[in-house]
Amino acid sequence: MGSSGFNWKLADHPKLPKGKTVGLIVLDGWGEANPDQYNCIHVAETPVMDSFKKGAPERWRLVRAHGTAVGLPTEDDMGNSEVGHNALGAGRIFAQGAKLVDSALETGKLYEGEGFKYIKESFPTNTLHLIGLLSDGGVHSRLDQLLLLVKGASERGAKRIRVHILTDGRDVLDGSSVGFAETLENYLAELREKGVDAQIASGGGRMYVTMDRYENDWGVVKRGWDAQVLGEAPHKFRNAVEAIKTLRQEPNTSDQYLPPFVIVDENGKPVGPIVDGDAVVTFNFRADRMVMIAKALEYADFDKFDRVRFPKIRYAGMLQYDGELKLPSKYLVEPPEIDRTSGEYLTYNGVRTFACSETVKFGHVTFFWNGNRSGYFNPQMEEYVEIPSDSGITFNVQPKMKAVEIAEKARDAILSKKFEQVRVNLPNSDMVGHTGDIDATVVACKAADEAVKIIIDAIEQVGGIYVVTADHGNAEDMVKRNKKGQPLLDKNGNIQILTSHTLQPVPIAIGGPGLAPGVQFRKDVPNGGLANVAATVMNLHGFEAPADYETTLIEVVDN
Ligand SMILES: O=C(O)[C@@H](CO)OP(=O)(O)O
Ligand SMILES: [Mn+2]
Ligand SMILES: [Mn+2]
Repeated sequence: MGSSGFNWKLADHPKLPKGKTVGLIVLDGWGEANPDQYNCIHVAETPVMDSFKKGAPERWRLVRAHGTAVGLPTEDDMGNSEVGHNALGAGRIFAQGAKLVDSALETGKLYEGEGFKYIKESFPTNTLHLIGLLSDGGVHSRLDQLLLLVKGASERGAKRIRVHILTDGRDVLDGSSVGFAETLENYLAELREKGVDAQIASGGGRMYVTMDRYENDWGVVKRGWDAQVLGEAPHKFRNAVEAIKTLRQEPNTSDQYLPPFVIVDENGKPVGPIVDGDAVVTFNFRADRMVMIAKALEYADFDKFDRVRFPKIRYAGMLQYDGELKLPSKYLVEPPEIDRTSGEYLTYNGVRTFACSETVKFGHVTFFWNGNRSGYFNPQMEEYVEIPSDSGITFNVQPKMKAVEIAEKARDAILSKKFEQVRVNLPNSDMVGHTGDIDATVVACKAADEAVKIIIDAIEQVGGIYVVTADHGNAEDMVKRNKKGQPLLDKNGNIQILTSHTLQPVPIAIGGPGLAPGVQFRKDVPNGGLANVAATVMNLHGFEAPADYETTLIEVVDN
């Protein structure tokens, strides 16, 4: 029994034994697509993943990893790590941030909540600042939501609005930030005509400014702080569109990596530093890349970098980003309540768990897996290991990343026999896929495949079971295509590189000497998605899943 009196006990699976070591591998950004030269997984040598597919058709299948299968608003929404790992860990489909914000804006509920009332108190005397990712990618934020929020706030008394933009190029095509900035700029110009003093105040590329995650590099957040709060940056411009166009011409830059800039007035003074009494909203709905800036904006006690000035502001997140830390304390939209995750159940049922990735994906197999909750459920039953990621580089420079190190940690955990579940995320295909560097992504896919081998060899040795899957697609398609699937060319006749995730399904393979002979994928769950994996894994640990979990993908047939 849990402290609330809720019964965490899972029923025994009628046929499957307990106590097997289950190696659970998530390949980040590894989807299934037609084989051609832009499918880096196809081009790469991936004998291990290939052998699953060819070797045992009843133990390999595809699952859905995008759109409504993972709680996103539409089938046009590509998958992402947050919703993917949430679904994998929680075993149910929750309406996710993107969808919750849509409906809170549509119904107007957003403006009736505590969070909005809190920031609104600043409107009569002070500035409202909005900080977030400027694109229509729908992974972290959406431009249409930002525009609606700006409109709603101005209709409710915000007289001075400053937007601090982060350019994307990772969930959308590189170069598209110019168009998004123009759309925003035009909208703010309309507001100015109506007497609202609304402007873009600062900017920078998401991977270089503000949107770091899992404390990989506080310097990223500091660069944002300096521009957004202090109004200081190496580059100063009179408007954001000009800033982006100019800075994109510098060598080695891109929307993702644009250096920070501030917008200044005719006297060279920054138009929107954040000062005492102002209201601040971080308008991304997705959690991981907002936690660090939320800490900087909210915590009085803070030693990650010198903030120089810590203004007394009214701060709210679009959502609450961390349910355990209750961070930020004020927010505009209730986050999905992802409760009773498989990780929590399994700790109550005696399954000891080891989870590991490198920094850039560490929270994926811990925080996201556990329903956007940091920390352990039960430190006696769990061990989470983070391998430090390289920082300050783009991952096409080191496409092997820490795959071997992660796999070796997993191997050691498996061989130690101290854990029944050993869970990892292998980041390569995703992180390198996002750079748009096709050759490096091929190397990345091979490295991930080699890491899988290390882990399944260890599973082999202890008589365990493996489950290999992915959270969404990325490296299997590196080019933007037309409706017929043909690569699209830009005006210079070059292919348009796709740095983003995809709408593709992902593979799931099960096997290993510990897998009971009659276990196979059911044929009656043709639309299975990532949320079906948790029940499947619970079965492999010898338990029935809770009744409200999405159904298991496996059955046990008598041979
Ligand atoms: O890097 C990220 O933040 C996203 C893409 O925006 O990728 P992933 O969902 O795989 O973490
Ligand atoms: Mn991912
Ligand atoms: Mn990604």
